[in-house]
Amino acid sequence: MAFRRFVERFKTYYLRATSRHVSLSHIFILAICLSLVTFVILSYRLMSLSHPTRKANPPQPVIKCRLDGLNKPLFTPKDHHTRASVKLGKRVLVFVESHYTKHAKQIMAVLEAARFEYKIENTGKSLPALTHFDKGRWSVIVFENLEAYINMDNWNRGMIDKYCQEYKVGMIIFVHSAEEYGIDREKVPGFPLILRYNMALRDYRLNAFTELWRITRPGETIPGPLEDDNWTVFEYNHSSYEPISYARAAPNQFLDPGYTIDNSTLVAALLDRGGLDRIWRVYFGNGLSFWLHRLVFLDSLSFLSHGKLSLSLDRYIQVDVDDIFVGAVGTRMTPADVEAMVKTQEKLQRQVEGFHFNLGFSGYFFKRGTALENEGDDKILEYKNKFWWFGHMWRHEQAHKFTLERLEQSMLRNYQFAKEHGIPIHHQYAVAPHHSGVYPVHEELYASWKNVWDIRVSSTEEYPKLHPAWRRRGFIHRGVMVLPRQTCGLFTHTLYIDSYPGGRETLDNSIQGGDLFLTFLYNPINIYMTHLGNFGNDRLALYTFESVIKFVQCWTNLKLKQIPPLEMGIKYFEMFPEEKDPLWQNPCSYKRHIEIWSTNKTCERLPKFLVIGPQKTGTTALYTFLAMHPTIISNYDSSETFEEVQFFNGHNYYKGIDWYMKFFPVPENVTSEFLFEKSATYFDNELVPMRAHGLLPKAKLICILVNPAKRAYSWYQHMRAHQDPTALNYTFYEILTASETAPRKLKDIRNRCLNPGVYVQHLSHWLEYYPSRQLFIVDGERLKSNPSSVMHNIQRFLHIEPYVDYQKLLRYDPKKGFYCQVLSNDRNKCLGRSKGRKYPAMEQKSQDFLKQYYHKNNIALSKLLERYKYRIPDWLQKDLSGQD
Ligand SMILES: Nc1ncnc2c1ncn2[C@@H]1O[C@H](COP(=O)(O)OS(=O)(=O)O)[C@@H](OP(=O)(O)O)[C@H]1O
Repeated sequence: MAFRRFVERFKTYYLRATSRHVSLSHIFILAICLSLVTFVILSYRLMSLSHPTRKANPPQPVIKCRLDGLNKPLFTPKDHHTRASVKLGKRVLVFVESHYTKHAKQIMAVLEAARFEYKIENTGKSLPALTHFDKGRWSVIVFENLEAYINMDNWNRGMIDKYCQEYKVGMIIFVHSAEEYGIDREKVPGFPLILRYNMALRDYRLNAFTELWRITRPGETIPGPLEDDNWTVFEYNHSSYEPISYARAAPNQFLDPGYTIDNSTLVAALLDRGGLDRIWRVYFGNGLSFWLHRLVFLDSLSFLSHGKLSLSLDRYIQVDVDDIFVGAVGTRMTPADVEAMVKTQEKLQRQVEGFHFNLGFSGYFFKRGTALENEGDDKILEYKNKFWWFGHMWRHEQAHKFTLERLEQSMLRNYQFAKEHGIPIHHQYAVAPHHSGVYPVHEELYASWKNVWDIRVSSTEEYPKLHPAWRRRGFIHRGVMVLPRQTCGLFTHTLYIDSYPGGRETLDNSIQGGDLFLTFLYNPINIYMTHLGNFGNDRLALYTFESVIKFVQCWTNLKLKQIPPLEMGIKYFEMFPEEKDPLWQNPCSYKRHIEIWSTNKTCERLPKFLVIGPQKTGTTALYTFLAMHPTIISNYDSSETFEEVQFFNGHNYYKGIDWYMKFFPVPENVTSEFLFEKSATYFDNELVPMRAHGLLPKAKLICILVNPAKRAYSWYQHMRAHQDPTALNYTFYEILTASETAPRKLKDIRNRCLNPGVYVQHLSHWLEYYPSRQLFIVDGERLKSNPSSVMHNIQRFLHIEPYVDYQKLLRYDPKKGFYCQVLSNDRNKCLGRSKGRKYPAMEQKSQDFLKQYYHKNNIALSKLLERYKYRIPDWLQKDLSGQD
């Protein structure tokens, strides 16, 4: 109708226009009409371009596996444990030429992805300690490059070899082709081994009969040429050597034209069974770019470490469909797509024990597609009991944009939708639409999850960061176990294989040994994210998971299974208990995090500098003096710990950064105003440097050092003043000299009294995280005797304006015996009675004990300070020269 009316109007205007009685307004209306028609035609063209017509036959998996149907390993996967592992630490020592070479990075990436602890050492430098008491610290030694091992300084090489022999520790050595043109064959000095360089290889297969195989399932051949043409192959004539893999030569750019290719079997990975010098070695004739070598590398680590570095064979899998019912019209699922999904699920259930697609729904979008897509929605509900479900927000809203009340309303609405349609929702699992609110944490999301759905498990790609994917980890916050979540390469816009970014080959490569395959390999728990559109259209999710699961089962002995999310969460943190504690990072250090962090929150509400302690060194005086500066703003007082927030050291850390930020005002002028806090217990707490650096990597730090003996005594007096029963019951000397057999409370108080004063240890720890230019050290004795000079230096360190002359603000108060704030000509404001206490002088025997106790540490401290070009405090100079 509307169209007909439009044509009639157009006719009239056209006739008028051609009858020459045309007004300007008529021409104007005609122009608008023409533009409208053009716009409609163009939009239609564009829409049809962005939604290619559905194909009758979506792509089918193409993985070919010779061992297809044989759902068990050819050989029982080896458990490499032996008695030798008892004496070994669970760590890898890696020798590299530089941290930045491609090969070094690949080795580190695999070790990190597999969560193996490692240490990187540059060859040519001194060796790290190899043993700790009677234990070997390293369970495998890796050389990025054979040359580095062969040319190692004789003494170091001797030490390493001896270590490997004594502790039965194996080596993994990568052999790279010689770069100089012309060298194509070389003998390895000292070994009956010849290297042939710059080979191109084809038809790669593994030797099924070595003892190496645990994860790797030998039996298949990779047909055709491999990617690189700079492989090294091994030739040998000794029974100690055993091939790990076989290949044939392929044509190579380095060969002269006309050269006939040798058709013999070549060996590109080799096991030395220790028959020559009692050292077991695995040689790789290339780096780790070749996907299969990553499997072989993992199995070599397991084998050579006597099972110390073995990954479990169990892989728990969950495929989330993140947005059921949410999808643009024309891209949603039809009934046929739902049928296909159910069929694939049934197929996968035969390969993956307990497999179910896990559907996250937003009820608002139910039946908002074409007629056929709406039937698809009905079909999903018809099969609702075949799937697992989890609830989203009603309208798929981004959590970080909403208040608690709005989030609860939205979730409740979706909850009711589930009830109305009988959707089973008992898994206590949720993910947040658009990744929002899980990390960086939006506390309101966690609270509403708890209140509405009683959520206990979630997953995110964003912790600690999206990239690199192999560094993603989990954490627990407010009782919700947040697990790392993996990407399978399918996004809301990847609907058709032909338009897959990079083409079909990219997806297939990811499945066949690339990123997706490796994600299965490294992670014992895999939660994948997919979208509604990946199950409609070309059904790329079905294609991808059918293919990758087949590929994984073809090449590995991994056992794939699925368990309910809650069980999976518990399992995850049983495997990785060290991940339970979150490490809060600065949301503003990472663009993606800023985008999913509430616009009401700002990193400007975080301190620019911290006074870190230690306790009883004058931190309150410094805090008070700093707060007198017009552009320095201290935190608000805490109800529990007065002026100290104590966020990074204790249970407060688990309250999250929203809690921390509430202690600071939003600065009126971000550039000129400096927020800060002081918590004297930060200095000697082991976790604080890492945590502080995580959240405040650019912050400046101020610490105060006084003679550690005086500090210990002041602390003891402080404990007595606070009526600590142990401090009241024992003399200072008794506490200092408490032996290991003393009552626990006495030992505790002894440690708390003495440990903070081992300054060198704590400072080194801080300097592992922060560069020394960010740390300022105050001489605590100067702070007492000449505070205005200290404040002068601190202002310079902070680069703060305006400059304040503290000589005018502070005055010595003879009654207090300390400098105090000037209030008027005759009135000062001093710190309270608990600061600058009066107590008897320390007994000589305690002084002697402490002098002796701290002597070595103080020497080390002065060396550390010199190394970092800090001024040596007066008290330390005196102490070391014996004057104190
Ligand atoms: N201006 C001024 N006024 C008062 N006290 C001063 C001042 N400057 C430094 N000091 C010394 O500070 C010691 C208390 O240290 P802290 O404030 O770091 O103690 S606490 O850790 O916060 O409890 C306190 O220790 P005690 O003398 O043992 O009480 C003082 O020696």
